[in-house]
Formats: sequence, structure tokens, C-alpha cells
Amino acid sequence: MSFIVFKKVTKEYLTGKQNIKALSNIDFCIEQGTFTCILGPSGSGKTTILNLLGGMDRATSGNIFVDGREITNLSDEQLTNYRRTDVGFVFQFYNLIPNLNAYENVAISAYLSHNPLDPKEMLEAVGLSNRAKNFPAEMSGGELQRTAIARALCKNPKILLCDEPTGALDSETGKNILQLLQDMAHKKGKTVIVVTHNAAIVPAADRVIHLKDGRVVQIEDHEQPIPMEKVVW
Ligand SMILES: Nc1ncnc2c1ncn2[C@@H]1O[C@H](COP(=O)(O)OP(=O)(O)OP(=O)(O)O)[C@@H](O)[C@H]1O
Repeated sequence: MSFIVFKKVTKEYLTGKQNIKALSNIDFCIEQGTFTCILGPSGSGKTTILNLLGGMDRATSGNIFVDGREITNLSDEQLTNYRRTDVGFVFQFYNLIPNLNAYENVAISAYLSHNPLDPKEMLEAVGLSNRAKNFPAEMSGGELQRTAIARALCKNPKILLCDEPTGALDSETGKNILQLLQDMAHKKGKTVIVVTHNAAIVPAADRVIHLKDGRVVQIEDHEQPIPMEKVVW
């Protein structure tokens, strides 16, 4: 069985009298230690997939498995635990706490995990050892995103979910961040999933899941993904 499996997953939102089908009967799988890109136009269901996979929301029907465990079956308490310990999140606007320095922002997530990694080592892994004492207001966008990635990794999560992680960055800084995420998958064995509008990174992904109108329209695999530095933005 693959590390992540979506089996006939549907997600509907009931707003007033209207029923919105954000995902319609979708199937895909993702292997451990790979870099996967979920690509599609606005409203195609990308964030909905991250929310279901991250345990922030529940599917209307279908089954989702992570590391052999069905997360669609979990109780609320089990789902909270899963979200805390198994999933690292990276967002477009970093979501760092302004009055904590970089080290403290990373260390705080260690408290949430049963099996955390050393915050100092995580800052080192993202190339920010020399910025540990800086506050968010004193760092560049790229440094803020590196801090957010260190924070996510500090929980020692099984999967790293990234929602438009380069959306607020210039192209060069964005490429560096994506390179870091690709390295986390290929060199550290993390299962990294990036949701984006940006088709430029497609050749650098191991697998690309193309969405349209809540359906998977294509799954593209690359035997030899290119390094991020070779991506033409
Ligand atoms: N909480 C919600 N209540 C009602 N409808 C929702 C909710 N969340 C998402 N939707 C709808 O579900 C569909 C898929 O939304 P989703 O946010 O997953 O798309 P997306 O591909 O991530 O879009 P974007 O690229 O603009 O972020 C859209 O039609 C959206 O309006």
C-alpha cells in the first residue's frame, strides 16, 4: 500500500441551500519520501485536499489512509493527535508569532509533538543558525519561510503539507525554498506535498496531481525530477 491513499474521496460543503462539491470521488496515492505537487486553477479543490490530509476537515465519503492507518475513521481526539504529531504545515504567509524570535517560534512546535526534533538542529537544517535570535520583523520573506519550515519539521512529522509556500516570495527566493522542500523529501525522507498555481515547478516534482473542478484530471510521474535550480520560473 502507498504511504498516502485517497480512495473515492468526496467533500461537499453545504452553504445555505446550496451544496458545493469541492472534491468528487477522487483517487490518488503518494509514496513516502517523495515531492508531490498538487496543481490546478482557483477553486479546483487543492486546499480541500490539504485540509482533509491534515486532519483539519473530514471527507463526506471515501477513505484516506496515511502510513497504513485510515484517518477517515478516527475519533475527534485521535484526529487532533494525528494533526499535532504526524503533520507539519507550511503556509503562504508563514504564520510566525511576532513576539517570539526564530528559535522560539521553532521550539514552540516541539511542545506539541510526542517525538520532537531539536529546534537548534532544525534551524541549522534550513540554513538559519545565525538568525536564531532574530524576531520575524527582522527577517526577509525567505528567512521567514525557512523558519516556518524549521517549525514544521521540528514536530518530526510524517508528512509536510505546504499551501502556496512561495506565493509571497520573489522567484529566486521561491526557488531556494522549493529546493529546500525537495531536499527534505529526497535527502531526509519526508513526504512533501505542495499545493500551487505555479506550473513552473512541475518538472521538479516526483508526482504531479492535476485537479480541475474537484476532479483529478491527470497524474504525471517523473522518474528523474530536475533540481529546483533548473526550473524556469
Ligand atoms: N468552508 C467552505 N464552505 C463552502 N465552500 C467551500 C469551503 N471551502 C472551500 N469551498 C469551495 O470548495 C471549492 C474548492 O475550494 P478550494 O479552496 O479547495 O480550492 P483551491 O483549488 O484551493 O482554490 P485556490 O487556489 O483559490 O485557493 C471552491 O468552490 C470553494 O468555494
